[in-house]
Amino acid sequence: MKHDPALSGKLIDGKAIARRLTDRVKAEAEALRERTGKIPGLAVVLVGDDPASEVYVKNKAIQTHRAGMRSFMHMLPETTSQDELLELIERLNADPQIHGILVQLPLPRQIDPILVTNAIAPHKDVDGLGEVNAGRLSLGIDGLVPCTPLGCLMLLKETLPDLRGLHAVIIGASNLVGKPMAQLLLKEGCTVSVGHIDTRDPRGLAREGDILVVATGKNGLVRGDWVKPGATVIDVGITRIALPDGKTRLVGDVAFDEAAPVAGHITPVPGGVGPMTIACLLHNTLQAARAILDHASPDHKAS
Ligand SMILES: NC(=O)C1=CN([C@@H]2O[C@H](COP(=O)(O)OP(=O)(O)OC[C@H]3O[C@@H](n4cnc5c(N)ncnc54)[C@H](OP(=O)(O)O)[C@@H]3O)[C@@H](O)[C@H]2O)C=CC1
Ligand SMILES: Nc1nc(=O)c2c([nH]1)NC[C@@H]1CN(c3ccc(C(=O)N[C@@H](CCC(=O)O)C(=O)O)cc3)C=[N+]21
Ligand SMILES: [Mg+2]
Repeated sequence: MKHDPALSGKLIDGKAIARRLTDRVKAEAEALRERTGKIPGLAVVLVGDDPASEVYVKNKAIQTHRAGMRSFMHMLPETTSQDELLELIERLNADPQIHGILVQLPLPRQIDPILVTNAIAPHKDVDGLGEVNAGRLSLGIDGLVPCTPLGCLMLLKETLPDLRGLHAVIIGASNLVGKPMAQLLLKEGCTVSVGHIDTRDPRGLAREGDILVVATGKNGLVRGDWVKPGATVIDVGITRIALPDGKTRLVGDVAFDEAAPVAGHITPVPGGVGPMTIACLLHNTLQAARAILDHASPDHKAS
């Protein structure tokens, strides 16, 4: 169905758009290296084994290398204590080779995700989840913007000539995706609605969206009759499902075969939001490295 020629004009090609962004980041990372002699470094921390996080880790390592950056992986056991994780973050905050730090979510239940994301130095918080960057986003001040919503916004801007005045409906209200997505679309002039688990009529709400962004982690939640005809649909969900032949496949939160004929434009899974998240992470790591290396101020001097 995804390769149906009737749908090909509707598909938003996240993979191609991400490749263009990554190529720009690579060129700028090279220029930074010529100016400063330093290579942007990204530290990624994964505690335990969330399946969506494993997909992210694998693709991130490949793309980080492609963009001419260094990646430092820290894989910790499921039983890691909060104090152990906080100690690691302190070391990464102090390490001059590291310009960006990302802690993969969700974390095991013994660890408070807010405490952990707030422990990352704000100028290294490339996922933009700490209170400083989240606060800046909500106040409309420049800062590090969460990678997935930033990538979704780039896809929307590539697809639609003008976002102003459109009704954007977001299903899912997490700190990682739904809430920062709402802030970004509000800043773009959309009228924004956010649905979540307690929303009484999520289908009725979704059907009002000129833009529909779905980030719930419930595969196939959004059926064809949840989509306003002609709407632009952005599917953030990533679930790995087992097939009868023993292989696995990635699926989103939108029932693609039903939604695609109704939508004006739609992202596939895979090949939609996922590659954009990674490209935006590299973009944010470059921004963070530049802020540290180009205009090092006493509180975040590199070495
Ligand atoms: N492609 C990519 O780059 C990325 C993909 N993901 C994927 O996106 C999905 C969402 O991630 P994340 O935001 O972290 O997940 P969370 O579990 O943190 O949040 C899910 C949100 O969806 C809401 N929700 C859950 N079920 C329903 C429902 N039936 N109807 C309406 N709302 C519902 C929850 O409501 P409530 O708040 O009330 O519980 C919550 O707000 C996951 O599949 C994740 O793997 C995440 C990040 C990046
Ligand atoms: N702090 C934090 N930030 C995140 O952004 C974050 C996280 N934690 N935890 C896990 C989720 C999941 N996530 C993905 C990113 C890219 C792909 C990705 O590359 N997807 C490819 C997969 C291609 C393939 O391998 O088949 C695609 O959709 O085309 C998937 C999933 C980021 N997340
Ligand atoms: Mg939840």
